Amino acid sequence: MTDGGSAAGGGLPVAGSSWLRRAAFRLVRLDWRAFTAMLVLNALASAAGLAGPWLLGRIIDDVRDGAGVATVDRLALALLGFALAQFVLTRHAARVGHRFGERTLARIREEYTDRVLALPVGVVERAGAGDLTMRGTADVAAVGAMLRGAGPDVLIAVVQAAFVVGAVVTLDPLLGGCGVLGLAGIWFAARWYLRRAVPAYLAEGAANSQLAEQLAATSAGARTVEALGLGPRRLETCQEAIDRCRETRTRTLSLRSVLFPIVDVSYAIPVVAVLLAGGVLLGQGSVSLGTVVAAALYLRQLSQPLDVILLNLELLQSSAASFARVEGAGLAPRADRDASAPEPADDRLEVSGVRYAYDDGPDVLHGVDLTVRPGERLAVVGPSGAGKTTLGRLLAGMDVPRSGSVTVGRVPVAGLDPARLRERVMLVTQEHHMFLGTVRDNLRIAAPEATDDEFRAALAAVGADWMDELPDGLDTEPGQESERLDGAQVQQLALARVVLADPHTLILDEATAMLDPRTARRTERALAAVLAGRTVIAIAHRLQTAHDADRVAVLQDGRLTELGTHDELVAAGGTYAALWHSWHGGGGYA
Ligand SMILES: Nc1ncnc2c1ncn2[C@@H]1O[C@H](COP(=O)(O)OP(=O)(O)OP(=O)(O)O)[C@@H](O)[C@H]1O
Repeated sequence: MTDGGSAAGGGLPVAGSSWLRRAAFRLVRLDWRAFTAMLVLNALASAAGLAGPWLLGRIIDDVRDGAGVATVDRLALALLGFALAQFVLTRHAARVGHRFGERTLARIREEYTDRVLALPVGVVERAGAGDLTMRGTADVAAVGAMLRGAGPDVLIAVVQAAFVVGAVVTLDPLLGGCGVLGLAGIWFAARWYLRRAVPAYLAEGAANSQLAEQLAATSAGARTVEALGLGPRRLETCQEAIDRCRETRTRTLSLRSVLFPIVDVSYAIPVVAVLLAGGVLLGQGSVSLGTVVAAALYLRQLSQPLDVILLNLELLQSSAASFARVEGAGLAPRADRDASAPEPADDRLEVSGVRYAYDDGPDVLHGVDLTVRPGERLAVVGPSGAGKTTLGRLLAGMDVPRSGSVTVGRVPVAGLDPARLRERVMLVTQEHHMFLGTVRDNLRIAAPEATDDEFRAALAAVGADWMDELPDGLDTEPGQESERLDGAQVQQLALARVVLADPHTLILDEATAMLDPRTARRTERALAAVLAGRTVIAIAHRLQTAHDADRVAVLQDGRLTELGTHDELVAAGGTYAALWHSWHGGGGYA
């Protein structure tokens, strides 16, 4: 793990130790009153706990010096009083601690959600639903478990241990020194464990995410897997992910199986050291029996907070790894959307000197310049892999160019906040999505303020006449089994969203190319209604689209090689003309 953070492949980064420290301090600062109260109450509870062994030592020494029952009763009563005070203070400290934990967890959850929502679409796509979900659920839950339990418990234990060590050293520095030296074994065992545990738990978290990713991808693409007979391959991949989970889990378990036996044996060492040294000092008459007993009891008492610390080390380690993954979302590049960005001057889309590369890969666009005139229909054609879809995503503000600019009315499209961008430019693809919720919820995404009448008008505009047959109208939840919508209906719903958002420019990634003919016909009718009166940039997989367009842009190997009307390009006799002739002659077009 680096200091700032690290990312694996296209995945989200993982925060480094310095980032985590800063994040933890920031969270504590935000609720510093509760945090301080927790510390003070725990310190008081620990101080009350120290009275027990000291009073017992006093009882022994006083009885040896011939004190009567009354003295013992008085000391025993004091012992009970301190035990009660410790109980009350500990409970109160735990309550304050839990409240602090819950509030902090809520902050972490909210920040994670905000950060994920601020990620550029491209980053979200490449990170994968499995990783994002895992971080937002299992990882946040692990951090929550730490804040609710392990965190406060360890904090209390550290305060207690510090007080106990302080007390034993104050009681008799020589005896205290022997006891502290006896703790060295635990110290070395804990260091050995911690060094190995952090990478081991990070590897375990990554393996769990990978497994979730594979399972999510397999279930999401179940039909494709079945149709193409990919079952055995998917099983093999999932099996590999499961094996990796098992390996990483075995590693963390084996680390614990070394740590705990060593620690159990090590607890006896400081007590034995104090008793041996105490025997010698007692013989010399430099300490009393009560002091030796009190020191031995203190060191015995030390095993309790140390146990809490060590037992929770695993949880602390795994939750630190989880926290690093949750915080990692803050290290990913943000979609620099700015609500205060200037209003675009007009509807002109301008692509200027655009270069783009996916992650750390080579450039797939090499300096593209293009101006789209308001109201025109521009078809973008070119061989498979030429960069058409990439250009479409840049025009829609879904990705940001590596260099150069994509602007609408002289304002970078990717800088506009989603609500304003949606009013200007929208991308329509074949991937349509049905969100959980009612038909109204699905439409409201595009126009939060629209009325039911406007929703119905938008559905009517795209020919969604099936709407009238839905049992609860706009309140129907199409996700339910009985109300499942077919591909064309979901596509119509997506197009109704476009009507509601009413953008001046549509980028069409050949929305009907891969649909079955019946669905395509219905969708095309709906699409025609949506396209009317707008600027349209069609990423054309069929040359008929190019033929019908006002202008055609030819993209080859990430470069714009030809631009003009269909007739001009055919007359020019270049690549487009060759494509056109071969398609027209029945040769087809990718
Ligand atoms: N998510 C991605 N990660 C990495 N490389 C990508 C990604 N998407 C596309 N590419 C690469 O970028 C280049 C341009 O791809 P793009 O999909 O934009 O081409 P295209 O012209 O739309 O192709 P097609 O007609 O097949 O859809 C190709 O070399 C492709 O392999």
